[in-house]
Amino acid sequence: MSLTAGIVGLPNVGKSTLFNAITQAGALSANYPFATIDPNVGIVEVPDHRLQTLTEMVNPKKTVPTSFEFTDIAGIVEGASKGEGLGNQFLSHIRQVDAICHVVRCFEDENITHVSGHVDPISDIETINLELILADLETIMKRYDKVAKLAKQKVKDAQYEFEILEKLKDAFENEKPARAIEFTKEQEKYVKQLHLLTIKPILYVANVGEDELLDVEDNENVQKVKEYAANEGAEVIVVCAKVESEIAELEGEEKEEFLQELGIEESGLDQLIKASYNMLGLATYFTAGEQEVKAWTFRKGMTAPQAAGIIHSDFERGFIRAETVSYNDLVEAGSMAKAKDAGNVRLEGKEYIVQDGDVIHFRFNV
Ligand SMILES: Nc1ncnc2c1ncn2[C@@H]1O[C@H](COP(=O)(O)OP(=O)(O)OP(=O)(O)O)[C@@H](O)[C@H]1O
Repeated sequence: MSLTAGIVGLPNVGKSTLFNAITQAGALSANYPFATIDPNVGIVEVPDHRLQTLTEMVNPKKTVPTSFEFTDIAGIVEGASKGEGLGNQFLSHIRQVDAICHVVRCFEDENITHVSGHVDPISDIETINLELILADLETIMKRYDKVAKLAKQKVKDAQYEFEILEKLKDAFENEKPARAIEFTKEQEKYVKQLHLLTIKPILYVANVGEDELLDVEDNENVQKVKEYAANEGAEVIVVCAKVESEIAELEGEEKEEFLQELGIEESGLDQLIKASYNMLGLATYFTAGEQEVKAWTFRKGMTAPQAAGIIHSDFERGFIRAETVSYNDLVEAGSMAKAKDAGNVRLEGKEYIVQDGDVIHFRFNV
């Protein structure tokens, strides 16, 4: 399932440092040897403690985590929507990603120039968001006048379309993103095909200084970003990109020890991966056999045959049933055989909606 989150931010806020941590982490994991082939794409493992537990239970030859993709998007400057700087290229890159991770500078360092002269996270966020809103306004205005004319002539579909465009125009003119508007399910379908930038889910990455990592609650800049994000219903991850690049060079026990020394439980990068995964409505199911225990990414809401199709199209085409046990039930039982005895392994059919943490054995026939 290759959905990707794009990393954006003003110049000099720490994007490259964070992206390097991502590629470094990806390069370390044996499962993705080609992770750094495309210089703008970094592939990382999705951290999931359940995989470890299943491995201990099943003792397979191989354990394979699922992965997630980040795309590095070149710096934006004010005026991008008018094609300034690398503006047009920037916007077209954002158009191709499924979600946005917006890096915001919260660290103070006199030696590192800030584009507007001083650290001001909200002004930084607004600068980028405004460029995206202006680009979206331009997109809808290409249709607006034509649709308005047809709506006046009482053409039925045009009236429907006009109502939506009017809502969007109003929001954009008030500097609000499309994601802040509530649409009906039917309207959502129409909005989707407009390919707007501000409809994409977003999360903010507050990049703090190394010394500030431990008391982020007292960090004024971080609090400002949190307040701003809360108004949008968006999430904030606090990282120190510089430290992340050091953590990314470590694995296993070494990494655990370093995190302990820093006094943090989970690396910022791991938090970012999980949050990005959730933001895209992704979840994980597992297959667990003697050969291999493997995590698979699926989109929440997928039926069992659709989820089976992620492994192989034959699994979907010839789907018979999904022998399913939830991760919690399996762990409680202690083994697949015991879970079966306890009646916790269900035979699910074509209509079954796969749940996060399901451990599944697909039966199929082609
Ligand atoms: N959390 C941090 N604390 C201190 N310094 C940092 C932090 N994050 C990044 N830096 C430093 O800030 C400078 C700019 O970082 P970086 O090159 O990653 O920014 P960028 O957003 O990629 O910039 P550009 O878009 O111009 O390429 C670098 O010198 C980097 O080491």
